[in-house]
Formats: sequence, C-alpha cells, structure tokens
Amino acid sequence: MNIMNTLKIDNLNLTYKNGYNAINGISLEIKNGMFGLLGPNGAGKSSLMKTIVGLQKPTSGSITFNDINVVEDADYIKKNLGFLPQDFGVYPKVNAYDLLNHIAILKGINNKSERQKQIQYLLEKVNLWNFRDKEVHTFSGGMKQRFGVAQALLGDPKIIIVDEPTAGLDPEERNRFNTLLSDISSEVVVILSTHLVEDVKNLCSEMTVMNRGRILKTGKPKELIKELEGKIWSKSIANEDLEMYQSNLNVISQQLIERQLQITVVAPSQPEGFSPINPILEHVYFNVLSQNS
Ligand SMILES: Nc1ncnc2c1ncn2[C@@H]1O[C@H](COP(=O)(O)OP(=O)(O)OP(=O)(O)O)[C@@H](O)[C@H]1O
Repeated sequence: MNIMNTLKIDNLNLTYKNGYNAINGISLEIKNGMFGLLGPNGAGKSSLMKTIVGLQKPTSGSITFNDINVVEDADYIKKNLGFLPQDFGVYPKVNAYDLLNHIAILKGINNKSERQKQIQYLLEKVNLWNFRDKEVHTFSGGMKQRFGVAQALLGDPKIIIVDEPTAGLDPEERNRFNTLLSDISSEVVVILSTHLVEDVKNLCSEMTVMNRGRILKTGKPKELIKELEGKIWSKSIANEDLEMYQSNLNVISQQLIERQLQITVVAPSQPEGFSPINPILEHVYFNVLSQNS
C-alpha cells in the first residue's frame, strides 16, 4: 500500500546563539517523491535539515511530519528517518553484511530474523548481495553510495535525507544511483540537499532554491524553466567589456568557450547583438540567486 507522507514547515526561524539568522521565515510542504533543496554553501541547508530531524530546536515556527509535531516531539520523525550522508568517513574493517547488521541493531531492529530478512532484501535491491562478504572500505565510490542507500533504508523509513548525493561518482555510477533513488521515492519523502543543479535536474520533481536562510523560489523544475522561455540571451564579448555588460544587463553566467568570453543574460526582450538560447535549470538557479544577492 502506498501511503502519502507529508512534511509541513511553517514560518520557521532559527537564530544561533551568536545572533546569526540561519533560517529566516521558511515555509514548505513536502510530500512523497524527490524534493531538491538547492543552494550555495552556507545557504542554511544543513541548519534546515538538522532542525527538520529534531537535532536542534527552531527559535520559532512549526514543523510537522504526518501531522505529528516534530519540534515538541522528535521521536516519531527520528524513528522514521533514513540519513544518507555525503561521506561516511572511515569504514571499520567489516564486511557489508555485518556492517548492515550492526547498523540495524543500532536502529532498534531487535528481532534477528527480521534483521536478516531486511538486510538480504536491501542488499539485493542495491545490487550488492553478491558482495556481502567484502569489506565496505574496498568498495568503489558507486558501491559505497549504494551501500549508503541500503543502510538508510533499514527500518523502513518514511523520510530520507540525502546530502550531496553524487559527489565523487563517475557518470555510470551516478546513473545507477539516481535510478535507485527515484525508485524508492514514490513511497517516501526524499529530500536531496545539494549545491549541484545537475542532481536536482536529473532527479527531482519538486525543488526549492534557498540562500541566506530564505526560500527564494519553489516549484517544478520543468515549470521554472518554462518561465524563462524567450528571456535567455547570450553573446561572445571582449574581456574588457564585461563590466559594462554587468552594469547594464542581468548577467547570470560567464563562460570561456574556446578562449572567448561568452555571457548569458536574462532580459524580457532581445538585447542588441545577443542570440536567443533555450533556458535550462542552471539559468533558473543563477537567475534566482542574482535577483536576491
Ligand atoms: N552552530 C552554529 N552557530 C552559529 N552559526 C552557525 C552554526 N551552524 C551553522 N552556522 C552558520 O549558519 C550558516 C548556514 O550554515 P549551514 O551549514 O546550514 O549551510 P549549508 O547550506 O548547509 O552550507 P554547506 O553546504 O556549506 O554545509 C553559515 O553561515 C554557518 O556559518
């Protein structure tokens, strides 16, 4: 049976003891599926994640998961959480099966046959059953990521938080990992925290851009791209003219292409000498950030 899970965040604020406002009036509603939380380093993504899972209390505002108040009682969300960190650091010299067994015990799956059943199911799901006797530190980057997914799924979580998922994966591993994540996400809330537009583009049906503790834009990637149709223009320019263009137009990116500087701008109509280009998600991201910097 497919049960819809809902995470509701309402007017959330978090001020650290030193007076820094890491979260400023954030409201979001997130349901089953892949949700991309996109923002540059320091945007407040980790602060938001930690607050969502009850590791720290907000200064004000509310968070509920399936209508249960997370701020007052974090037990429910913690019990139903899978966390996939960017990097597990150093792995103990233990094989994949035993390591999962150990994590399952930590997660409170006390029944031995239940543990065995889940571990076998998950190792098969992530294609690592044949490698169960190998020590995890000898795995490739992609295998480690898939192992990470298996441990995150132990205990049947309803919400999974993924931090910078594809860092260090080659394209093939990235594809496999992405497919695996999107398979899972029809039944759970998956929040993918990243500064890479690429990850959101490939995976997420909903996304939000955040910076300086604020939500700047939320929507479906496809629709956000559509909003920019007919508004993106590019031109090859001389290096010394860059400043002039920057002061006259909304320049959202600059790139060296075959030693020639090419700038991309957002404008309601075609600026002189510019050619139209089709919008992509990177344009959405840089446009949102440039409007709010
Ligand atoms: N305990 C703390 N006390 C004071 N300031 C903090 C604390 N934790 C984080 N910050 C500040 O809050 C801001 C947001 O940090 P946060 O780690 O949430 O961002 P992020 O988007 O996850 O960035 P990154 O991708 O670099 O981890 C940063 O400026 C950081 O220095």
